[in-house]
Parts: sequence; structure tokens; C-alpha cells
Amino acid sequence: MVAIATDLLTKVFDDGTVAVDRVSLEVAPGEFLVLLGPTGCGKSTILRLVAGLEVPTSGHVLIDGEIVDHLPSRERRLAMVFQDYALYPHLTVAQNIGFPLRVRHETATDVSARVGEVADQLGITPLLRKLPGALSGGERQRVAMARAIIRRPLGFLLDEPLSNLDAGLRAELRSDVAALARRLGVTTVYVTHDQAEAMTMADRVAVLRRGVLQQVGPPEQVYNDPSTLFVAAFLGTPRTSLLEGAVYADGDRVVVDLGSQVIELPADHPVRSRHTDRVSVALRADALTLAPADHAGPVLSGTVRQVEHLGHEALVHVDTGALPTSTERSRLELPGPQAAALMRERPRPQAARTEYGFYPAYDPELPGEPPPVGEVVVRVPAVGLPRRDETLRLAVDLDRLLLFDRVGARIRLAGGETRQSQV
Ligand SMILES: Nc1ncnc2c1ncn2[C@@H]1O[C@H](COP(=O)(O)OP(=O)(O)OP(=O)(O)O)[C@@H](O)[C@H]1O
Repeated sequence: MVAIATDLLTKVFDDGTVAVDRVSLEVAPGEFLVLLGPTGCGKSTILRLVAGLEVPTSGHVLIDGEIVDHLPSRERRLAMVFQDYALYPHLTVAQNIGFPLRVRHETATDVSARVGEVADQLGITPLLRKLPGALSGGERQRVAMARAIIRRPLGFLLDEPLSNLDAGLRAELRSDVAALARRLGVTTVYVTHDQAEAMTMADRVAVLRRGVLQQVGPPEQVYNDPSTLFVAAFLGTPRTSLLEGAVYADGDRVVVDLGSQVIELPADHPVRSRHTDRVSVALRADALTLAPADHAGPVLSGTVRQVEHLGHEALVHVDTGALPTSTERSRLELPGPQAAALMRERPRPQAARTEYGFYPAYDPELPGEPPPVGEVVVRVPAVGLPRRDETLRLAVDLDRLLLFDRVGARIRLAGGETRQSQV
């Protein structure tokens, strides 16, 4: 088992695209690390740099603490599996699996013994005489894994290996692939844009955006305690709701002012030190519940726009009258001075809709667009569902109310942090 690491790894392509921007990551021996992010964020490029298929513009790749920048791909002893599997169509499954050994001129007996061994490990012995064309997607995927492990690699680099499969099979193979990597004890870097895949498979998840590493941690930590607005927005099903707000602290009141309404916070809430700060509020469905009539804590109210039936429960989309925050406004991936300049450029609040006068109206940023809808989503049991246009009061779980500053960095509240980490 080896550790795989990158140190300030950067890749700028000839056309000027900064695909990977100073990424430093450490994957412990035997660890299953998932690189997660939207399309084009640089996941595959990082994998290719680690594999030695691309040359870094700057920074290093390390295997077991040794810089391997000078080593050609084949000497890094890392096995890569791509989403298209790249099986040779005219070779049988057995020949495909044994191929990496045959090119190293190992004897036919050795190759055959080892093919039998890995086919057994992956439960594909009955397929050995078939051609890839006669296999299902899941079977092809297993053959590709078998071919990857036959050389006893020190690490696995898997690039969306399940993306060509249907949803049911993906879910099944997810656990197979993770279990296989763990059984073999092979250090694995797994690339996906699918948050469910990342959450179920990973020991740790590394979230990337535009080539910049946003956060690394165990799945539940990254989900519950996101460092950036982008991470909060990217992880969450249904989609995390993002609203514009401003903090107002007045005597014994502390509120987050959303313009259309305020979220009342306890008077001693640590955010009171942020008086007048503009914030982005991230609310996942699990932060909200239907408020009982006698509910005394913080609430959001709004009008039902849509009810999505999911069988045992429903998702209710509620228009709060607030303004949505776009993750595009999270500028954290920009270097410091640029982010600061953007903050200065952003318009001051123009109009006050509440008595507090700090309503962040960004209308100048939205010329000609229809008014955006500040929607939140709440899960409700499938009985007695609310109707469209009905007004709902939603209880806000303060432990799950996530606040971000103007550049999208999490506002970590002294004293409030314990609340977050208990979630
Ligand atoms: N050879 C290349 N020349 C120029 N730009 C490239 C090249 N390869 C990738 N890019 C760009 O680098 C960025 C990162 O690409 P990369 O393939 O690593 O993203 P990704 O996160 O793996 O995306 P996906 O999930 O769609 O595979 C993208 O903007 C892409 O267009």
C-alpha cells in the first residue's frame, strides 16, 4: 500500500485553460479518496497527472513520499480504469485481462494462472471465453477492473468507471468496486460528478471547482460542515436552497433579513457580531420542517409553488419571496486580490423592504431578467399534503442554518461551531 499525494499541482493547457490550480492532496495508504465536482472542474486532469499521462505545469506528484514527476506512466505502478473501459473487442475476456502481463512477456502458464485468480476474485470466471461485445455493461466494467488489478498495482485511478451504466447497476457496482478496493487494500483515487456515488463510496471526498480544491474530508463532514457556499450548494438532494440575506442586530434581536421576511435568531446568537454583513443563507431540505401551530423557534414562511410526490414522502417547494443566491457569486476560487476587487464592485444594497433596511437588493446585477424566486424545499410525509398556493410556516433548524460571507466562505460562528459539528 502506498500513499499518493499532489503538492501544489497545477496544469495550464496550451490554450491557457487553467484546469488544475495548486491542488495539494494526500491520499493515505489503502484509502479510497473520491474527487467530486461538476463537469470541467479538473478531476480527470488531476488523475491523468497522477498517472503520468500529462505533465504538470508546476507542482509535483508523490508516491510514498517520493516525487515521481520524472517517472513515465508505466513505472508508477498505478492502474487506471476509464469510463469506456477500453477493452480490445477482438480479444476474449481472458486475453483482455491477461494483456498487461503478456506485454511484459510473462509465460503463458503464469498469465493463465493469474487471470484465473483475478477472474475468481471478481466473480467473472464464466465470462473468460467471451468477447467484450457479448458482455453487459456491468460485466465489461468488472473485466476492466480485473485487467487493472492483474499487475498488482500500488494504486487505482478510476475515472467515472460507472458512468455508462444504468442507475440500478451503478448502485450495485458502487459497493462492489469500493469493496474490491478495500479488500485488495489498494490506495484509490476515484473521480465522479455524482454526489451519491461520492457519499457512499468514499473514505474522504475532495470537492473541486474550476480546478481549485474546495474542501477535503469524510463525506458526512463535508456535507454537514461545508467550508464554502459552493460545497453547500453542490452537496444536497434535493438541491440546497440559497438565499441572499443580511445580518441585523438590534438590542435583544438578531435576525437574518431576507427582505421579504426575517429569520429570528436567539439574542445571543454569535452572528450578532456580524451586524450589517451581507450573507448567503444555505438551507437544505433537512434544515426545515413544517412548524406546528405552537412553534416558538425561528420560522420561514412562504407559498407552496409545487408539490413533488415521491411515494412515501413529498418535496414541497415553497416561495419565500426572498432573493436566491447564485453559486456563481461565490468567488472563492479566485486569488485573494481579485476576490477583494469583486467584493468592492458588488453593489451596495439599494432598497429596504423590511424595517431593518438592510435588504440586499441586487437588481442591478439582474438586468432584464424575471424576478428570481427564493425557493426552499421541505420534505413532508405523504399524508395530508399541502396544496399549491397554500401558505406554510417552516421551522428552521438553527444547527443546520449555514451562513456564508460575500465571497462564499463559511461564516464559522465561535460557539456556534459546536452546534454544527454535533449535527
Ligand atoms: N487537452 C486539453 N487542452 C485544453 N483544455 C483542456 C484539455 N483537457 C481538458 N481541458 C480543459 O480543462 C478543464 C478540466 O477538464 P477535465 O477533463 O479535467 O474536467 P473534469 O472535471 O474531469 O470534467 P468531466 O467530468 O466532464 O470529465 C476543462 O475546462 C477542459 O475543457
